[in-house]
Amino acid sequence: MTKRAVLALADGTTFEGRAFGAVGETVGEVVFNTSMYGYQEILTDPSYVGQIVTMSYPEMGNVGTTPEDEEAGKPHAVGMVVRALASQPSNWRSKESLDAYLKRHNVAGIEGLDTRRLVRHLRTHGAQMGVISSEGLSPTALAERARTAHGMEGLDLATGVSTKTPYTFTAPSPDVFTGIGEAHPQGEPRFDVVAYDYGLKKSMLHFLVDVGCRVTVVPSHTTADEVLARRPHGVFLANGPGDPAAVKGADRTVAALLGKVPVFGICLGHQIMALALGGRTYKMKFGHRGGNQPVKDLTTGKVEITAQNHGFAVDDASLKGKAVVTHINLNDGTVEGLAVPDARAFSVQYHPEASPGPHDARYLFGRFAKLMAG
Ligand SMILES: NC(=O)CC[C@H](N)C(=O)O
Repeated sequence: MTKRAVLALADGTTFEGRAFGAVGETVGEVVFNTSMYGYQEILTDPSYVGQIVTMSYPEMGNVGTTPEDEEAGKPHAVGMVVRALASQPSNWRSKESLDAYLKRHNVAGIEGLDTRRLVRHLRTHGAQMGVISSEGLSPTALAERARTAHGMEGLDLATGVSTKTPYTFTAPSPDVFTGIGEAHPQGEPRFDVVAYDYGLKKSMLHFLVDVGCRVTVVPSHTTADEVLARRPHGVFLANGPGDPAAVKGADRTVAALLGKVPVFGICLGHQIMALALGGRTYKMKFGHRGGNQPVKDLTTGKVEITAQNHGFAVDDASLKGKAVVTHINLNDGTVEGLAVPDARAFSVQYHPEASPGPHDARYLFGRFAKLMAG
């Protein structure tokens, strides 16, 4: 029997729908993603720790789930909001329905509400804390719970999801049709790369391997000296959840690496690189999440359609004299990429590994390899 569920926002707005996934209650920042597909990659991206994801595309769950599509072992989003949940998944790769998958991982979902109204509300009033509950509490009581919940600002969530011990990764990106590694890398890896894990997506590692890297993934608190002692050809700064300015010591560590070794940062890694350079980050009104964000490369004039997932951004003015802004978002003019050519360092706010999303920006992994080749 379907159970009634409520989504209550911190500003008092409430929505009624049906529970799916885990029955119970969950608190998180309510955000929206405009991707039409790739819900499993989205849910398992550790950057969603502490967030309830609303999918703006109306039908979800139609291709089920498979362990192959996980970006990090399990769902990291704490809740999911869907207009219509497919009752019967249909795909040859599917091992489990979305409903059963979220139940097994204890993630609460709500479906059957007007997600168009919710997305417009978040765009107008901003992403905010919210509660999904199927435990019968009144919408007003739930809204009060959302209002008093701690928001994203000031939260170091990266340290909690980072690996506890270093490990080496050498698997090329899999061919989804066979599950077998594509023949991308030829022969022995050419570069030893140390990757800081702030909440790493697996596909970033695959794409580094594809351009000839042997990757050693290290915990977020690893010191610059420990990293340099490994004599890497380059250092990679991964994505991750929470407020970049709250990740303990990360800015000082990265500052100590810049200029000594080529550095490539993505998303949280990009934000931390900006902080290391003396720049500033800020919380956006509702962020960028989806697979259709237009980004202009200011060096070539080319426009890429990019995958994104972030709620903080780098303040353009704070980078003056410290770094070159190389990419901007064509929707709102925000910083999407920066470079410090003398230090052989660059970073992007968007996701060249996509997963899910367009692969326009995949060449950036090759650009990193080129930098390391000298
Ligand atoms: N995907 C990411 O790395 C997200 C970075 C950061 N947590 C933000 O929301 O802006």
